[in-house]
This record gives sequence, C-alpha cells and structure tokens, in this order.
Amino acid sequence: MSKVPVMEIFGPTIQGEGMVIGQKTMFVRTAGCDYSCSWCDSAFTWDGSGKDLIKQMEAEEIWEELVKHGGDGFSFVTISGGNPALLKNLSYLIQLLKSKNIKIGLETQGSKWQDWFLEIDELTLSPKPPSSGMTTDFNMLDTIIGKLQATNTSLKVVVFDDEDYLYAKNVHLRYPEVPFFLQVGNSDNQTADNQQLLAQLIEKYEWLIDKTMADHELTDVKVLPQLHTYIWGNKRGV
Ligand SMILES: C[S@@+](CC[C@H](N)C(=O)[O-])C[C@H]1O[C@@H](n2cnc3c(N)ncnc32)[C@H](O)[C@@H]1O
Ligand SMILES: Nc1nc2[nH]cc(C(=O)O)c2c(=O)[nH]1
Ligand code: SF4
Ligand SMILES: [Mg+2]
Repeated sequence: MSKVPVMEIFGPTIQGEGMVIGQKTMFVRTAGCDYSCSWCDSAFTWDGSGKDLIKQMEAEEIWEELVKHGGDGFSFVTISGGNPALLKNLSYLIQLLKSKNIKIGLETQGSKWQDWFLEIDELTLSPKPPSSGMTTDFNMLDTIIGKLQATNTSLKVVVFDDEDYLYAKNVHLRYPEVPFFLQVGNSDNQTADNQQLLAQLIEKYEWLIDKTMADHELTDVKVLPQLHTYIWGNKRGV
C-alpha cells in the first residue's frame, strides 16, 4: 500500500514562514506527529480532534485534489503536518510532483530521517525550543544535517521567550553553515479576534527583532513573522 494519511489540502496561498516566505504554493498537510508541542498551531493533526478529516490517499489522488483546488495556477507544493517525516510512502507523491515539474517544500522538526529528504527543493528543519515541552535529539539532528549537505536546507526556530532564544542561538552555533531563521511564536492560537491577535503578534515581532539586533553573537540570521497569521489570524486552510 502506498497511501499516506492526509489531513488537508489547500491553496494556492503564500508560504507564510521561513526560507521561501511569500512563495505562491499549494499545501498538503499530513496527519500524525511524534511530538506534542504545547503551543502547536496544528494540533488537530495529532490530538484526535481532527480524526474524521483524515483520508488515506494515493499520490495520484493527492495530485487530483491539488489540481481541483489550484488548477494549472501553481508550480510549488509545500508538505507539512503533523510530521510528514513519519511517512516513508511520501516518496510516491514526491516522485509524482517532480514528474510534473512542481517544486517541493517540506516542513519537519528534525526528529526522523527519510531518504526522500534528498529530493526536496526547500527543506525546513524546525527543532523545538524548551517552551514546547519537547526535547531535541541532537544526535538525530546532527545525522540529518550531515546527510543533507548538498540539499537546500534551513533551520527555523520558533521563539516565545528568553529561554527559547538561547536555545535557538545554540542551534545556530552548532550548525553555523545552515541558513538560520527565527520565527515569532503565536501563543494565542485559538482566538478568533484577529485585531487583538495582530496587535500581540506585532509586539512580539518587535521584541524578537530588538533582542536579535542587540545580540552581537548572532549576526547571520533572519527574523521573520509567521506572515499568514498576520493576515488571516488562526484560520485553518490558508
Ligand atoms: C505545524 S508545524 C508542522 C511541521 C513539523 N511538525 C514542524 O513542527 O516543523 C509547522 C511549523 O509551524 C510552527 N509552529 C507551530 N505552532 C506554532 C505557533 N504557535 N507559533 C509559531 N509557529 C508555530 C512549527 O514550529 C513549524 O515550524
Ligand atoms: N500560509 C501558510 N504558510 C505556512 N507555512 C508553514 C505552514 C505550516 O503549517 O506548516 C503554513 C500554513 O499553514 N499556512
Ligand atoms: S512538531 Fe510540529 S506538528 Fe508536531 S506538535 Fe510540534 S509544531 Fe505541532
Ligand atoms: Mg501552520
């Protein structure tokens, strides 16, 4: 069986995060995660609340759904989750997308390796800081980053507080050659009050910028908002 559990397929929209922020892209969100971050904005992929949305899909079916939403108006697909790196069978979708000349982005936390990582055009590794409640397996991250030498990879750490910032900095110092992004954490990922959320997120972004600019040990860094939340708040499927 070459199916994968899919939670949602949406787009076109902009990639709101990281190394290709602003990129017009479709999204495929897979179900299931080996982590349970305290502030996960996609907890429905793993906490049971979205279990009725999960569809076991073949690569061809995913492609049909992508075309249904995006027509011929897309050339980039971002795979996220959950942790898509749990799914060996994503290799079929990746091969199919490549055969259609579609560029592929992928988001994962860096807890598992898959050989198909080597086929991804823009791979984001997002190890989790202390506020998540998760513990990073740095041996695994070393292995993954070691194997990805020739691949277009970046590190993106979400920051909520001073302790997270210190963690992020240590990640960067451990892998100084990997493009490094800091991302504003959204600590209110349930609210529907977009104006209030936006005010809070802007304030957090300013805090993170100020902190980074004052830090003489952190020079080659990009500080980014989670752009889609500044536009659409906590809305799903955008
Ligand atoms: C939902 S995760 C799915 C992919 C993978 N499990 C991971 O964490 O990298 C996608 C991205 O959203 C980020 N993210 C999740 N919750 C967030 C929040 N409350 N605020 C900011 N970023 C968040 C994660 O750190 C990750 O970079
Ligand atoms: N627009 C948009 N950009 C994103 N970048 C990463 C996302 C994710 O949930 O992985 C995401 C998302 O859900 N929406
Ligand atoms: S690793 Fe990603 S999907 Fe999994 S719980 Fe953390 S943020 Fe959510
Ligand atoms: Mg998201």
